[in-house]
Amino acid sequence: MPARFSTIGVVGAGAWGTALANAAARAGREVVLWGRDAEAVEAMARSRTNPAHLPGVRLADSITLSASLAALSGCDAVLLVVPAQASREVAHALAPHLAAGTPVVTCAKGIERGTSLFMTQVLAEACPGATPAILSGPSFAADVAAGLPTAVTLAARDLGVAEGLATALGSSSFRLYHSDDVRGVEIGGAAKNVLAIAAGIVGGRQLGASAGAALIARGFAELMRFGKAFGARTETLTGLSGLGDLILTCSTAQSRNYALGLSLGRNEGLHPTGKLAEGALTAAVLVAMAQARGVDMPIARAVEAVLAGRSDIEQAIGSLLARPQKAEA
Ligand SMILES: NC(=O)C1=CN([C@@H]2O[C@H](COP(=O)(O)OP(=O)(O)OC[C@H]3O[C@@H](n4cnc5c(N)ncnc54)[C@H](O)[C@@H]3O)[C@@H](O)[C@H]2O)C=CC1
Ligand SMILES: O=C(CO)COP(=O)(O)O
Repeated sequence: MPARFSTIGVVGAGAWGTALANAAARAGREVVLWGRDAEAVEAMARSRTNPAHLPGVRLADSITLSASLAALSGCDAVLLVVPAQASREVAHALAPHLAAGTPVVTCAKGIERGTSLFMTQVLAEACPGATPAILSGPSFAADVAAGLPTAVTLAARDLGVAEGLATALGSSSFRLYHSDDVRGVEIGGAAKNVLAIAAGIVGGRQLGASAGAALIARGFAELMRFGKAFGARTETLTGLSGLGDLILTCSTAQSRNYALGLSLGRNEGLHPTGKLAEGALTAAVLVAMAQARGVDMPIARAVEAVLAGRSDIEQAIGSLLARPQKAEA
């Protein structure tokens, strides 16, 4: 039986878009990879590499490159892989090129500033004819591109759509679990990036492995409280896209969010790599949404205060350690 989604569009030729394009090609799909910079796209098509975002990885032969969104018009499903804050603009430009009902899978991890909307809500507004879905979980682009074993969650409101997409994109090395808890999946990815900055600060201050583990556990308690307040299911928050991604991103400087925290913890400043760190862009909106619903998120609040320059690292750590003792749960 032919795959239900045989041609996959990937919108965004950064690290994650390029890795996902290769993963879809590995799964046997025809792939159209779109990038906004025509010159860079042309160079990628010639060299079959993406040296700016994913050096050392060869693009699969079944990937066609284009800088025109019209090239996506024949796609059975599209992965939207641009930063969270650019997703509305790009989804809006994409909308006229898609057949009604085409699944658009957001792969960004964040919450839109200004509107406080989760990524599939942004999609529903900007691309109203599409079927929104989300892909998220513990998966560094470099690992996926190298074919190392990874597992993520793909959620859509219609479980059959999620399952079909997971089947179309998955392979033995890139395993996709399907879900209909869209909200749970998008909350995990957005919140863990903010908490990973705190984990990086703990690392940069050399507070020890015990403190690092405590930070992950107490950060997870915050992620759970926030998720439940916004309608996520517990089993999603404890799964790949919640706890799984929190552990990954809080554990290694390979994470750009952790690396940002590391730099802050070492007093080396806010822009260590010049690379995208979504947590820095999500922190304020996450904290504001938590406050509006009465959800206590002291670690996320401390990160936000440091990023906004209202607190230095010592004050932030001091305020967390000075919190009154309380029951764990
Ligand atoms: N790199 C990774 O390992 C993973 C990244 N993600 C998520 O994927 C999203 C994208 O991240 P990366 O690809 O890593 O970032 P990146 O910085 O490598 O690439 C971002 C791409 O988006 C493009 N872009 C930025 N603004 C744009 C706009 N206004 N219009 C059109 N294109 C625009 C850039 O030109 C670039 O090609 C983020 O939300 C990130 O959290 C999720 C899982 C893994
Ligand atoms: O989301 C990721 C891994 O799952 C990538 O993390 P960073 O954006 O912190 O590099």
